[in-house]
Amino acid sequence: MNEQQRSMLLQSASSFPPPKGTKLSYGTAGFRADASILQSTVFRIGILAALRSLKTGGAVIGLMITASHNKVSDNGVKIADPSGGMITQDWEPFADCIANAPDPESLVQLINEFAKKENIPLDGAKTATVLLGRDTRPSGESLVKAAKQGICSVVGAVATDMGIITTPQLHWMVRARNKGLKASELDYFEQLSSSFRCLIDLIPKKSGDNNPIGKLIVDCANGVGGEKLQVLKEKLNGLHLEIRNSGESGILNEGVGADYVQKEKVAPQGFGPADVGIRCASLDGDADRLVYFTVISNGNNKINLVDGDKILSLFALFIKDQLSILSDKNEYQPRVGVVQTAYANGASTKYLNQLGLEVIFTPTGVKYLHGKAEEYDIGIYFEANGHGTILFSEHFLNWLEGRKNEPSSTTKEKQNAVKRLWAVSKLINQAVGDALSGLLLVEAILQHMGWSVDKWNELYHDLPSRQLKVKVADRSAVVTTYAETSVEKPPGIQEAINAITEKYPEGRCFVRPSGTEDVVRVYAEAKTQETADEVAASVAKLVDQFLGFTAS
Ligand SMILES: CC(=O)N[C@H]1[C@@H](OP(=O)(O)O)O[C@H](CO)[C@@H](O)[C@@H]1O
Ligand SMILES: [Mg+2]
Repeated sequence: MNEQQRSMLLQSASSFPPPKGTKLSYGTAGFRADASILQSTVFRIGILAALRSLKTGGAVIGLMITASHNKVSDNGVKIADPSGGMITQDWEPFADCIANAPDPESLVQLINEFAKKENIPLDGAKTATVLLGRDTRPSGESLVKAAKQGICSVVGAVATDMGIITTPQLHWMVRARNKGLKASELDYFEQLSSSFRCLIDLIPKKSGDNNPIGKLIVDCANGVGGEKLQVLKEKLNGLHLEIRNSGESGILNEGVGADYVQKEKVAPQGFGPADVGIRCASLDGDADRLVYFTVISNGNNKINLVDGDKILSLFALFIKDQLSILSDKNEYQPRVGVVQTAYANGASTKYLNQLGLEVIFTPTGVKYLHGKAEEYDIGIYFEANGHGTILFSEHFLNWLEGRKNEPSSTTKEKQNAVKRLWAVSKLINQAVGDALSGLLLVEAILQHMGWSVDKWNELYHDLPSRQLKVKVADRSAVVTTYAETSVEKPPGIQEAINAITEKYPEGRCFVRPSGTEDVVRVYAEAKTQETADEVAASVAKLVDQFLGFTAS
């Protein structure tokens, strides 16, 4: 590190002292905490983003300021790698170290050591580019400033502020920029709307109604998704859409949004008896999660939830159908992989297996699911909470392109299947799960099938489930294994969980420390809602006994 670089870092770091008495760590999806203590972390992650760009030969890196579905007073920061995916996990320990460095000198020392180890040129001869985005949180503006100061204290680094955008839009832009593709926000909307239109135009014509499934009402969590969906709506006339909770009056994520709807299984604010039977959807605060639901009549705000597992099942079914139209005995058979976590409802896994699909499990967090899905020609991944996408390999897309240009001897049906798969690969975000592109794909498939939301929901029946959170003294005391389905530490707790679960027909239960909140999560499934609730409550009590503040 030359002297100019060193003094720039020392000087800017002195304006960002780390919060006292708090240890921050790069969790399931970046750093998250009360926004008031994040200035220093975001500044330092700005530096990291610039270093990452230098390391990757000047590729564009993304830095997103968001705390997704968490409360409005929280905020967070995460990094997108050149591919548009989450930053490589190898760099997470460095992120933890610099976030917690006690003073400018130790920060600069850590950076210097890391740069040496990673061969990162810190002589100012190379350029680095970081794209910045933020959600609608009021704290976002000043945190973006902190990020910019971090980025700009690396010689040769440039920050480009994309303003208020969804998390998936930022990831999409990073990927597109690095592939030399059109990468503006307008390009994003154009790509989504044109590929959606393409899928609609390819629906086999039946007589009568061209949109048999009626309107969709979308709860936008009072977040960034509202404004963006409005732009899409104006570009699409084939979609009857009503947008609610777009943030004019309500509070971000408060009683609204995909996380609330999925976890509480109730209708979000602004929805009520007048909406009974209508197809509804919910986005989360930064629009990377999507769930559907219908309001139950006389149900006291209860809903029929159509969660990420069911979106996954719908996508898998559609892809499988299109592939089977194309399949020739002796020809290349693309490998399709379906990736879930332990939170996937057991009934969904059973259904996907019955479809003959290969189902793989990973730990919670998109960084794990995405990585697994990339191993397939077509990798479909979803968390039950509605975060997911479909990844298409270069190899598969090349094959598809070849088929697109095949002589007209193939049947019209086959040509259309090729065009549909091609359109899906353009519509669905290849960088990360994206509620807006996911919503358009769900809508296109439902119209294609001529299915109502109820028909879709009938694909299989969810096993009753319950999720609880337990506050404990130190959640890092819980260490899990086997894709988080079994607890290794503290000893004895897994046996006790098994003893409870075994008593209940179709009982399944696991606990794991959250990577985004200071809690241990408990998930339970059983044959009836009452028994699922019972298992969850008993195991939550157990967690408290082993690890709670009262535990000895
Ligand atoms: C049970 C659950 O919904 N967990 C969520 C939540 O992670 P936790 O580590 O469970 O806090 O936030 C993650 C980031 O959004 C998301 O990937 C994950 O699925
Ligand atoms: Mg989110």
